[in-house]
Amino acid sequence: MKNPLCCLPFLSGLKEKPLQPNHGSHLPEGLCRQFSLAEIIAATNNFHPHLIIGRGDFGTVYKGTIDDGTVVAVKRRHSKFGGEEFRNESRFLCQLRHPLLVSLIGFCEERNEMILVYEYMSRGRLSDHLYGEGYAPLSWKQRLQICISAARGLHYLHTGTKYAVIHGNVTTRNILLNEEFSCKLHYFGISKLGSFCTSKASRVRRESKIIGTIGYMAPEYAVNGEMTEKTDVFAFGVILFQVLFGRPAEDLSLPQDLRYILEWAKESLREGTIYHAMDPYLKERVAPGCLNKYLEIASRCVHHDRKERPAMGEVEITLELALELQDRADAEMEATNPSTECLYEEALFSASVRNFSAPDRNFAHC
Ligand SMILES: Nc1ncnc2c1ncn2[C@@H]1O[C@H](COP(=O)(O)OP(=O)(O)OP(=O)(O)O)[C@@H](O)[C@H]1O
Repeated sequence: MKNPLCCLPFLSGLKEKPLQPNHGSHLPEGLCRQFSLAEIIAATNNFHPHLIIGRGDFGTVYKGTIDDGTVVAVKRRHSKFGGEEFRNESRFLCQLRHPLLVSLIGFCEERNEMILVYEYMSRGRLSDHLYGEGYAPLSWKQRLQICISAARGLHYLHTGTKYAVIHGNVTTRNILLNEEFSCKLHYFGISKLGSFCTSKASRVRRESKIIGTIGYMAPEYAVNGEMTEKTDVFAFGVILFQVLFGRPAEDLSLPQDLRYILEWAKESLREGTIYHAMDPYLKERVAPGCLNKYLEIASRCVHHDRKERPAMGEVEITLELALELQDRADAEMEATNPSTECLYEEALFSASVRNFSAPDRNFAHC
């Protein structure tokens, strides 16, 4: 079966009757609002340049207003490419409803236009807050909360629907933040359906060329296109290091041996220089017990053998424990020194580095 999404519905909440195709649309009827182009033009003041939020690989995103004043993000495909990604995204998102996923409000396909309308996430991408210019640093607890929510969102995708959903492009660019700095998962352009949720782990092979983001690809995916829930876990492990180090997964400005974050992580764990690698803003602010737990789970997520990587549920629970350890240490510190900021001395860490995966540098730009 080339495209398993054709056999919708796959979500547990939906009634199991065959869905009829919507006239003029690739989406099943009744799952998603269909906007007319006139409505989109009205919402974006005719795609006014002042309303552009940003540009991605396949589309330009505008801030828009619909109906009774609801603010939305409107993504307009800006080239002849990306049609398959737009379709895949809308097929998945119109059936997935969860507080930790950016909601798809509707779509528009008219006169060669392909447009998706999303819930508006006012603070944009996590990547910008970690290493973009001009952003105030996120506190360690904010970072932990974001990681916990993102892990929970992925856990839902892997286990909460009738068929597992493999996100396939888990990156800091695809985690968006709202006004309260709560995060949601974004972008389902290359997602795949996995196996029936009660059966064993999914195994999907990408038949065409490998699509993904350099620096986040699990070795088995980069080598032979094998996608499982554990490829998402691997990418999430990369994110955990990014959150701690405050740097991109691939940084071309660095020397070759430090270009990929996992090489940097491995090196700094082996040499005991983790504090040197950390985002300078976080130095002394992370309690050693919390950091140890965090490094332990991050290291397990990027294990080269996918069977050794934890499931997202375990990742979520371990991160919650890390947050608890931080809270406890802060409370103890505050009790002894009520008037000063909680600052911690450097400690040694035991996180295993032996089984870190080789970075996907050999597959860069494939
Ligand atoms: N729902 C949304 N609410 C607010 N801003 C959004 C929303 N979706 C996207 N954006 C913003 O629009 C810009 C482009 O996002 P988009 O997802 O299209 O591309 P991207 O993040 O560059 O990734 P890619 O390279 O995968 O296309 C980003 O700055 C992003 O923060």
